[in-house]
Amino acid sequence: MTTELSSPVVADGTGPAPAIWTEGLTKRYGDLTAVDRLDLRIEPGEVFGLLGPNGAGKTTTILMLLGLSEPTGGLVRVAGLDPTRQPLEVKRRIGYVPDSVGFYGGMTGRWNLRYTAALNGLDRATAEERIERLVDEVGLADRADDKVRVYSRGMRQRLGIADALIKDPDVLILDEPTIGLDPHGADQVLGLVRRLAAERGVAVLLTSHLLGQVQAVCGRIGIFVRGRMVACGTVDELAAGHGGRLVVEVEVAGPADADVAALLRDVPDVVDVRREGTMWLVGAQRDVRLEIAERLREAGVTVVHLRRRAEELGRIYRRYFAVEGSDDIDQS
Ligand SMILES: Nc1ncnc2c1ncn2[C@@H]1O[C@H](COP(=O)(O)OP(=O)(O)OP(=O)(O)O)[C@@H](O)[C@H]1O
Repeated sequence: MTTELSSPVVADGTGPAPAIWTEGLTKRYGDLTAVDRLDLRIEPGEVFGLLGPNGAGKTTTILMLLGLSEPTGGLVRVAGLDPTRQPLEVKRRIGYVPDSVGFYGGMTGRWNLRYTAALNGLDRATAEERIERLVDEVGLADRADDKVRVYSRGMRQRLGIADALIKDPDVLILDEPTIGLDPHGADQVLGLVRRLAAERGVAVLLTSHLLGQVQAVCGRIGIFVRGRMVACGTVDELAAGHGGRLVVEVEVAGPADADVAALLRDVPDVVDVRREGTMWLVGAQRDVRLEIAERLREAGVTVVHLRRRAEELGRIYRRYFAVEGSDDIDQS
């Protein structure tokens, strides 16, 4: 593999390096291409979701980012560093949370964090200060002195995130972070991920096969099928990219003589308007909620419900998969 830097942002030092950057990243196992010419760029503070079914190549990608698997071809940089040549430095900059985090169950959460801090060479005062802040941040302040074996799966997962953050990384990688969690536990973990990215500027890469969760937390999404990223962008961009459209639900409470259909059709980029029970369903090429609200308000129409249909990523996903030929994915 070539090690020459071709990313101008990294090479000339004029701007902040992307948190994660790959170009043509490829991994082959014999005849099988597990990751096929992956181009990826994730900025600090971004939450990026890698979405794909079992065997798509998500874990292989993570292993290459972590410097645990050598690429067959292409380039990879994490925080401006080459994981193949600088694996130790890269590991210091990445917090990694595997799908099942191993802790010493007979020891407390706080003890486990101290252990990780010591492994990372943190001095005691820094470690204690960080642990105090982190247990609070992940919502475990009142349980940090309980033994980990009595923790729920969600608590373990949040302890895993605290554990990954001990070294104050630039990049956080989470492999299936909500697997096995109930909806409340999943919400807590995803809310935490969102906050970390927004408040600390950490770049987050998470893998998942849970569409709804990816949609809820990720600014951009990459759809991975058989080693190839077949699409990448915001939910809106993905919807538009395959000739798709967004659907906005609108419900109004009068006046009775208002021609709501005509008002809705008049909004730019609206493609079609139809009725479903008491609701209007507005198909559009982009998110037109704001314009709809304004247009209806100006016409004196009272809006009682205005929402984007939540399952749209599922439909987008199925469209990409109809092309690629697989639909082993969970809608939750
Ligand atoms: N060490 C290996 N040797 C040979 N083939 C491998 C190896 N590791 C992974 N593969 C293959 O590479 C492909 C991608 O696997 P990978 O584990 O990256 O997928 P994934 O998207 O993470 O799936 P999952 O959701 O099941 O973890 C699969 O076909 C897998 O069998």
